[in-house]
Amino acid sequence: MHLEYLLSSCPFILKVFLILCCLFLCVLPLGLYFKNTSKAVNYWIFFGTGPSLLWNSKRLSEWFAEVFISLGKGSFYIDGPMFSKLRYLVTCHPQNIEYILKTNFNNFPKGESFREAFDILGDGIFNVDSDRWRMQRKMAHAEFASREFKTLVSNTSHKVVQEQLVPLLAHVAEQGSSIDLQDICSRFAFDFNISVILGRHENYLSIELPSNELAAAADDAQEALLYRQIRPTFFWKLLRMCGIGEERKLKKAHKKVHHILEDYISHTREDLLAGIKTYGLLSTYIRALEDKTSILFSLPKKDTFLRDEMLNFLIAGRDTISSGLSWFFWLVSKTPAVETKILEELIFLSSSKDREDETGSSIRNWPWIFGAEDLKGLVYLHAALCESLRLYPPLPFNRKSVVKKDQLPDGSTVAPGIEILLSFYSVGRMPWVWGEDCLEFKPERWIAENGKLITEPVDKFFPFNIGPRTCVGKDISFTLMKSVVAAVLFNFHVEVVKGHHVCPKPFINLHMTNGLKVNIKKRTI
Ligand code: HEM
Repeated sequence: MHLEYLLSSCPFILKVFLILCCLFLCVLPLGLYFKNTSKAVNYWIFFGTGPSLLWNSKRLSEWFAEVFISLGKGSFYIDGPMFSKLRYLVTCHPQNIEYILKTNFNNFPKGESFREAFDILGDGIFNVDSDRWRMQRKMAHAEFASREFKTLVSNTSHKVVQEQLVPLLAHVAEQGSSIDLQDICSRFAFDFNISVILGRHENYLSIELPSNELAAAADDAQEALLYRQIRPTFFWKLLRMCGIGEERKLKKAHKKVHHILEDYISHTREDLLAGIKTYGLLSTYIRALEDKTSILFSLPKKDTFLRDEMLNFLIAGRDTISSGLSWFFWLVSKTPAVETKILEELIFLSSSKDREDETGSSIRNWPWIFGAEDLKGLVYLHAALCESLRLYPPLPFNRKSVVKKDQLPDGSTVAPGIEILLSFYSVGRMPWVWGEDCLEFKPERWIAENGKLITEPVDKFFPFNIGPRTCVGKDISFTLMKSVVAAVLFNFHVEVVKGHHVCPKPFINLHMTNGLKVNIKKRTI
């Protein structure tokens, strides 16, 4: 009755309704055809995998792992709405990953859509392919592997731990208040990176927990970049064109980051000209760009390159380290047996360095800070860090494009236009890859019967990537994380605040949505 009234009183609405019905009936066969030809999971007629993708956009890592488990296989396709070009192959199949990252590396560059989505990275190492990437990689690899840089890393991590991290935690312990350990790890990684990359000292990790323009702008940019990953390209491009929403925030952050880095570059140049002693990657790169024998000498737009490359190093080193440490502390706090074993190893190491008083009893100063070199040989600590990275890889995905049509080892086919998402997060959670106990935090799986570390299983452990684009910061990451973990666990009890809910924040870096609220107490051993 109501509908009749509505239709008779609004003939225009009726007409629109009838036209829409006709359109729907005409397009329906096409929609059904797309549905039948698509191999995508959770395919909705007309909308592709879009609705499931949107529904799970805040928990993509976990959703992917669930889909792999429910399908019982290591790859699936995602299709965008009908007529859209959006198509992904998501895989956690170790042989596929090895094939893409190593065996047929040249067929799977980052590609133009990655470059477009991550335009803030400019021509930095993360964002380039082919010969340009090879040149930047050669330079970065040589620098990261140099003795000077490794010494700078060891000294700087010791200094930041001793002079900033431990005094701050001692202060929190004294106050008896709780603190967000994820924030502390992020501040630690920021100060460390600013020091070894830009050669400057920042005090972002200090009792006052100050704000920092560069750190805040980098956070804003990351947040906004996340939206670009989960929204259709046309949508974020439209927002960018109109200068609204997340895109507006990104533009502001982009400008700020560039401005601050350009300042750092000009100050370092001035210091070099004035003959002031400098350290860090920035000054090494400035010198290399002016050195006729260097591979970087022929590069055009030298300052733009410097800015982009330093930004890439900063982003590469900060969020990965802070994520790796935060998940590690959380896992250890939930697994007291692991904490006990780490402490036993540290006590053994420290007892070889104890001083003795006049009665012959050993004296151990508080706080006790271990040297980075001493920590290198610790088997259990290394195993626990690998185990934590297996379950919570700081970069949960890697994204690749396709140059030529190819078939992956598990039979999945990929062709130009499709994007591949390598789900490192899921690899660690597949029983058919890591065994039925794959969800358990078990450092023992990394230790052989003779007590030695099992050589890293390169065929199923990907947190640092594998192949030609393996992380150049892998060694320094272990140095850094061991220094922090040893100092924190040896000198403090870390206890997650009761009722604090920990869950992964979506995409790019695997942070915790609500941080990691902990209580800190002084520990004397
Ligand atoms: C736990 C810590 C870390 C993890 C898990 C990690 C992981 C990764 C991964 C997965 C990639 C490949 C990314 C891609 O291809 O898109 C990568 C690349 C890279 N990482 Fe790390 N990273 C860590 C720490 C660091 C640190 C501390 C630095 C240096 C300050 C660093 C520097 C780099 C660079 C420069 C690349 C680019 C390599 C290339 O494209 O050739 N990383 N890292």
